[in-house]
Amino acid sequence: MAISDVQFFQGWKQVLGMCNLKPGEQVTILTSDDSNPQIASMARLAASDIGAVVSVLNLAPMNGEKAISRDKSGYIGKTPLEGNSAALACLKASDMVIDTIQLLFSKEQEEVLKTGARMLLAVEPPEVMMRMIPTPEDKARVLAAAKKIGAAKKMTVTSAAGTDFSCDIGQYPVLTQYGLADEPGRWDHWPSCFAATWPNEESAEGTIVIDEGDILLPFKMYAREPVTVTIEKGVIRDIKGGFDAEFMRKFMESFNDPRAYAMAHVGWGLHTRAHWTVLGLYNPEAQLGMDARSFAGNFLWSSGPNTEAGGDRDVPCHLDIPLRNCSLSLDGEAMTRNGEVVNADQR
Ligand SMILES: O=c1ccc(O)c[nH]1
Repeated sequence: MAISDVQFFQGWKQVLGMCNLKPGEQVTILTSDDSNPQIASMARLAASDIGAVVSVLNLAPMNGEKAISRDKSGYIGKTPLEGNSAALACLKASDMVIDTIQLLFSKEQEEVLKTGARMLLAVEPPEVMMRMIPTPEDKARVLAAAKKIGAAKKMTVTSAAGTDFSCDIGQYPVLTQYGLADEPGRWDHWPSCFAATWPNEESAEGTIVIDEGDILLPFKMYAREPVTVTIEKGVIRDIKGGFDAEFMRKFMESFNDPRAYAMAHVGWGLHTRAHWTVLGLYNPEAQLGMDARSFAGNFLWSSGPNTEAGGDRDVPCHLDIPLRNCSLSLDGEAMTRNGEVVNADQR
């Protein structure tokens, strides 16, 4: 069901307030033809009501002739900012960018953030955004998890289904997502709530079993039978199973880019108002799947790009694969056990 303009306007006021938006700050709302109009309009009204100086920048859609998926995360990193110096200048001159097109994993996003601009991605359905409206408690849970990741040297993940994965960590920054772009230079995505990092290059090793019911994004599919993924020296070497495994292989092969098989961010979900079931209740194209990426206790692993972590792997193929019932540890200390968050300060 939809959300009324009044509710969503108030939600935006609340979230922009938590993003420390102040009167007089320069805000640019980045839109394209496939932006959600209610997101763009309520964000604009709320930012204006706070007293920000608001611009709307509309860019033509792109990648339509390249991507085989309409999902915004189905072909990433190539954005209408490429070669558009005027638009890039506008975003760089902004104190805050509200992104309704998804610049995530583009080099332009990193360029804009380096100016100190804050950026908030907003592409989920408004009712999903409101159900998972960020709270200070979400932020506290994520920062508690991030502190553990930042202090650790090794991540290990196991499961009864057969996952037996490990990687060294510390080479890349910690990815914190709690839905608020509340500090200069910070990017976030409303709604989300998880902590992650990237494996040290060539350190990810082992087997990840995608069990029945685990989620394959951007396919928006629940696996119907186990998929066994073999990882050696940070790269996916083998994907075995039935239909789901073949679908994964064929999708990744279609990009014809060996970098698609690199391991990307690994971490766990911490959202207490996100649900594993939501993916099955929506038309696949109607959402990005942030419930799936964020539900508390998942092991969210991914493949492909590392530009968000300061790397140069800007491959457009990116899979996010949240698993249930895994046990994730950092230097031997349990963070999740059989899909449940262990530490009280992360619950
Ligand atoms: O919000 C997001 C969305 C996709 C992703 O890979 C990371 N964070």
